[in-house]
Amino acid sequence: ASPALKLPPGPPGLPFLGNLLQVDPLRSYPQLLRWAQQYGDVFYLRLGLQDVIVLNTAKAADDLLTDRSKIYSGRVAPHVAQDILSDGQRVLFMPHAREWKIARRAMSAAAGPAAAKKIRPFQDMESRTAIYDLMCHSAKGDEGPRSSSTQASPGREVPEGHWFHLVRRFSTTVPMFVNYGKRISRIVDNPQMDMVYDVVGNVTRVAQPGNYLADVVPLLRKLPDWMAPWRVEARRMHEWEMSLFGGLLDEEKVALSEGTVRDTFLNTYLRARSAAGHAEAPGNGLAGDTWMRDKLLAYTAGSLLEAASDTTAAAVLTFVLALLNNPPVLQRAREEVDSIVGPDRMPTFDDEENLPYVVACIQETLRCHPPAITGVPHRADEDDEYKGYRIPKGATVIGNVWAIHMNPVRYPDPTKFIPDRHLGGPPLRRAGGPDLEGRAHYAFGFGRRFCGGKDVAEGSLFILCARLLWGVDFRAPTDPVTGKPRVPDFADEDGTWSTGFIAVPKLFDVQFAPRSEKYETIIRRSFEELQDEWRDMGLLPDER
Ligand code: HEM
Repeated sequence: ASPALKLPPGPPGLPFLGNLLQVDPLRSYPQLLRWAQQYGDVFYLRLGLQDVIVLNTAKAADDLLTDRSKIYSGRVAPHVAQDILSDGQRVLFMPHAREWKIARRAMSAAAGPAAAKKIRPFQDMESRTAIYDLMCHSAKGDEGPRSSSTQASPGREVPEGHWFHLVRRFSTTVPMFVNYGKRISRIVDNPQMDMVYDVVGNVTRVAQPGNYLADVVPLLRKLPDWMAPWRVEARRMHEWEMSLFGGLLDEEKVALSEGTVRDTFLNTYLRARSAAGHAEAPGNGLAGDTWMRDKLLAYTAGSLLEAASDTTAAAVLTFVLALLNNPPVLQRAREEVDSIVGPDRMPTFDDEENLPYVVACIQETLRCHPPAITGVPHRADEDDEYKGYRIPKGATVIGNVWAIHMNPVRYPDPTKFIPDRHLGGPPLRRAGGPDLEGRAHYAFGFGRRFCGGKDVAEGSLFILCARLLWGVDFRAPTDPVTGKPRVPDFADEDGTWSTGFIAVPKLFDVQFAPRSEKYETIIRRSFEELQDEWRDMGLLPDER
């Protein structure tokens, strides 16, 4: 692009700081939406020294992030979070280069569309545990006052007694199995699972723009350690992360040395790497330009674990919140399940194609309040031109998912939860995939960086949500003062939604109960039978 071209329009900023003070780094999407409404397809921001290009329509995002993915698939890595905390090995922040391609290929083999089909039996089993847990939750008196008075530790903002914790267990046990061939069998006392959420919370905080001066002033990176306490601190956090990711890799190596052969990410990878002559490959980056060394491998599995956990949990919680906010939708979804499945058996994956309204409710959940609500920003690796404007090399490029989803042309009445909008079109209309035409939503991102586990995520969401609708009644507790159900308002961004990288509803209480004795019997019996199935698979049975 010619340097004579103008940058896209955008809000005027201050000298040096640019627009820094106009964007709340903890909740940027409302402001990014307002600017999208003002400036249209594309606008420009400067955050300190960083150029930022924001793409606000599906067309603009597709044009650049997908059609020109060759140059729009990098990341602007936050220095402290990637170079120090992650020792350069976190896949989500990696530049569009060789290491990322190798890591990404391995993740696709473990969690891509073909692998997702093989994971379904496990998701089926785990969802039986999860609906049993949810069904029993209120009966044990764990909701309401007790859960809100249970204090969570600073990193554990979800108390163990709360139903959010049950959803987290389900969301995290799936990638645990995919990666390491193990499961989370308890609903309390899961230090490893809690640590996954602590690690996600911590890296999100460290990566937050504005938290470290060294992210924006490269000169500071040259300071010696004694003048750079942030570096010392971030290195310590790296060791802490490695106690999880590296510890899990070590466990897998021990299992392998004892003869355990299983079709899971690390086990398969280590065997193949060994066969290629790299049985031992300590250190960072690649061995022989093709194989991930230990630390990159530990972080790649770890990246998958963290990319899968909070996002899937957020989607399930959002689904419940959306349906409680829209009782007629809940009723219709239930009627669909009742008419197709009936009361004598649980829904299965085979029912999916006959439950279009349930699927549409899930799609609409991801549209109406996507977990990664501002997406994950890409980077322009070359100078480029779009619509006569200059896109500078090195710019952060944001596919403004929230603005795309709130666009009234693409989605009439965009703030309303209307699953019907996903019905009736060609089948693609319902797919959240990377195809350009007729995508239901952009919750899984763009182009070559598109979510590496979309099919696994959709599998988890379908089987849990369908079974919940089928057998478990869920309702908001009655407010003793007003006598009305106490449901957080879906549209109240500050009141209802947490801040940060993943938009999760703040804690809210729900009463769960079996829909009838018949459902209770089926769910209970299924849970009891499951225990032998876990043992047959060599996995830990549920401890309750
Ligand atoms: C509802 C659940 C999920 C949502 C909303 C979601 C969303 C996303 C988004 C927005 C991105 C970034 C895309 C971009 O840069 O344009 C992403 C990346 C990724 N996701 Fe997901 N995801 C979900 C579940 C999962 C699951 C279950 C897995 C694995 C089993 C997974 C694995 C990944 C990986 C590995 C990446 C990194 C891609 C890269 O940087 O190259 N995700 N996801």
